[in-house]
Amino acid sequence: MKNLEQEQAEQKIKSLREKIREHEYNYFVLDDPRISDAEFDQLMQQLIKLESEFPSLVTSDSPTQRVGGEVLDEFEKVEHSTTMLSLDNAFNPADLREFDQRIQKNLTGQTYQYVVEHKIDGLSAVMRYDQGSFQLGATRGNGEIGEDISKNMKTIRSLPLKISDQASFELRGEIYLSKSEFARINKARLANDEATFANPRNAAAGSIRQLDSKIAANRNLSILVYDLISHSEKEFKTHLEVFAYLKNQGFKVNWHQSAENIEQVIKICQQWHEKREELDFEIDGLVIKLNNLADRQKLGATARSPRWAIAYKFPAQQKTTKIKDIEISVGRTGALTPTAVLEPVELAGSTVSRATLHNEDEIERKDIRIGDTALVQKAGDVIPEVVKIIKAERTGKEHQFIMPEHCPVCGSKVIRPEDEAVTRCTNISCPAQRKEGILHFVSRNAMNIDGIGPALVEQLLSNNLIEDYADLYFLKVSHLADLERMGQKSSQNVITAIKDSKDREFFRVLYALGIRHVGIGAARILADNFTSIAELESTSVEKLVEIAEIGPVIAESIVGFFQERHNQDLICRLKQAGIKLARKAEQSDKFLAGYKFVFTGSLENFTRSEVKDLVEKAGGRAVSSVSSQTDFLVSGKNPGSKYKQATELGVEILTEAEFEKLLAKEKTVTKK
Ligand SMILES: NC(=O)c1ccc[n+]([C@@H]2O[C@H](COP(=O)([O-])OP(=O)(O)OC[C@H]3O[C@@H](n4cnc5c(N)ncnc54)[C@H](O)[C@@H]3O)[C@@H](O)[C@H]2O)c1
Ligand SMILES: [Zn+2]
Repeated sequence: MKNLEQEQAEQKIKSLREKIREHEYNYFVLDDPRISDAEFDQLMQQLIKLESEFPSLVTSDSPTQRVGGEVLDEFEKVEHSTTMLSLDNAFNPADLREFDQRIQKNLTGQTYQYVVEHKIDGLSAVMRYDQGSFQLGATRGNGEIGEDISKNMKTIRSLPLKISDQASFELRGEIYLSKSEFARINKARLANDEATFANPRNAAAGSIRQLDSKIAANRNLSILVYDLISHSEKEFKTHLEVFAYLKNQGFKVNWHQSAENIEQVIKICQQWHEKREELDFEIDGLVIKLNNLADRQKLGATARSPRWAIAYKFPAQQKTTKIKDIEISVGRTGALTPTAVLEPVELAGSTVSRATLHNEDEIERKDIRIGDTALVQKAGDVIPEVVKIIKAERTGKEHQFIMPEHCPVCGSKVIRPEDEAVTRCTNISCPAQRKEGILHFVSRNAMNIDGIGPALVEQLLSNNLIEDYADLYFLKVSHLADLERMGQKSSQNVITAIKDSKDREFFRVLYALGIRHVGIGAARILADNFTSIAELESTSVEKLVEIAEIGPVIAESIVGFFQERHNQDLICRLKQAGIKLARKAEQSDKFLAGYKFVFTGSLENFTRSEVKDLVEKAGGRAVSSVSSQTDFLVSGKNPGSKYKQATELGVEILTEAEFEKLLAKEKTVTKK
């Protein structure tokens, strides 16, 4: 029995190792992964678990016993003075607590402190300095031997080439690409019919290993440093001291925060789940390190990773899955949007079974076929999308998608204007468009009418109870109660919800109308600049584009909307129904009314969406750029260029603490 188990384990271990080695090659050598990092980590965890159950099967060449990666022949080889290791992973608070238990056991009776840092999704590099100048830069390679990338590293503007310290020392950091550079590079590659990079890490690795350093220079790489390996003259006691020294020498140091215990660490990890979206670079987790350097010595390392540090990984945002079908949905503007129907996968904490494919061009550019295996991504609030197709997984059974010539809902002919990427249904009374328009009207950010979903809207339309959203306000309980699945009680609730929506804020009403290109942001701006629909109706394109945030496309769309007879009739009926089509008089608790806020840097206690809500609740506005109209700049840690602009324009600058006082009305405001 035991033997059989052992035999099965041996087989499984063998196949896992083969798979892992192949994926490591695709990832580290080709910079072209075929599975997501999360899926790779899972394979590794399976192997670790099996090997710990059957320790006799562990071999020194197992991927669990060494650092993944290889050295390319194209570069000079560099022998590392200290092995460059990988990091152990934690995926949840329990893993972190277990890590802490191990530390506690090793440092019996001692107190200790942690430092938490961003885990930047880039590639690690080691740098040597001597006599005040940059001497050498190298990749991690296989941990023992790396590649000399000094020439390319010199193109990184944030890396100082001259410093004041004349001693000889070695440090480590992460080379990475900002999100904006990553997007720019992938866009250019798509346009040139080149394969896109799956993530900023692969793009950074591909860029730093260019033989032509002009290419590397064009990629605008950055670097953040986080460790000192050796120093010929100085002795440091803690990691925090090291950071202070590196910062003082002009290095861009990684974000870090100290924590007294593991519960504090867990709290910091949870805060960054949400806040990660605000950074202009990708982090795939946080790294937790012991602060005391002598303690690190005491703990040492395994063949693969130090015992004094761990990487906490965020839930996966990317995974591979099958595209079962491509369906068309018709939106409220008549746009036909192709949507991939996926084999369901767990992504960023929810199950994803559909991904938008945007339009026909996108499908062609990415060469997406029905039956393909795809890397899909869901980041933050954005709709899931297909990052790339794994062409190596094709079997030949995949088939091309063809855009239909007729609207799948109403059967009318569809058109695709020559200079547009979008195909549209030509029927203005297409039921799909009407349905989507009504669903938009009742949605949370618009009129926020509870209890009206797709099924009910469909019933209302097909029973001729309504034709558009204005008709909702003329419905009676008796109309609804007769419908299938609608009792007296739920009908009453729906009617009450409709009635309650009559005094929504003006900007929500503007947004609800469904004017093309007017999203919630533009609606807020319009509501700030116009007091009523009547005023907006009589404005011109010229007047509208005078507003800084309104461009010609939005302006044309607004004016066009109000010229349409059908829309004039809609507004008329909304008015009859008693909807407030104007701004409300300012209320007294809106103590920040008229004040404009800009935020910069990272805040300790709030996310960006929280501060925006708080300011707006008090009647103020949070805007994205500094101008002479700005009243306050709230500056967190590591403020950006906005800080300088604000100083130049004489805008009042608040710290996070001062901002909190302002909200608590412990600090008074006076308009400039
Ligand atoms: N998708 C695939 O097919 C595939 C294949 C192989 C590896 N991978 C991925 O590559 C990674 C494994 O590589 P790894 O060995 O580099 O391990 P790792 O990414 O789990 O952790 C170690 C690395 O973290 C980086 N790092 C970032 N911020 C840091 C900080 N503040 N302090 C210290 N280090 C920091 C360093 O580059 C370091 O080498 C995993 O994320 C894995 O999922 C994916
Ligand atoms: Zn149609």
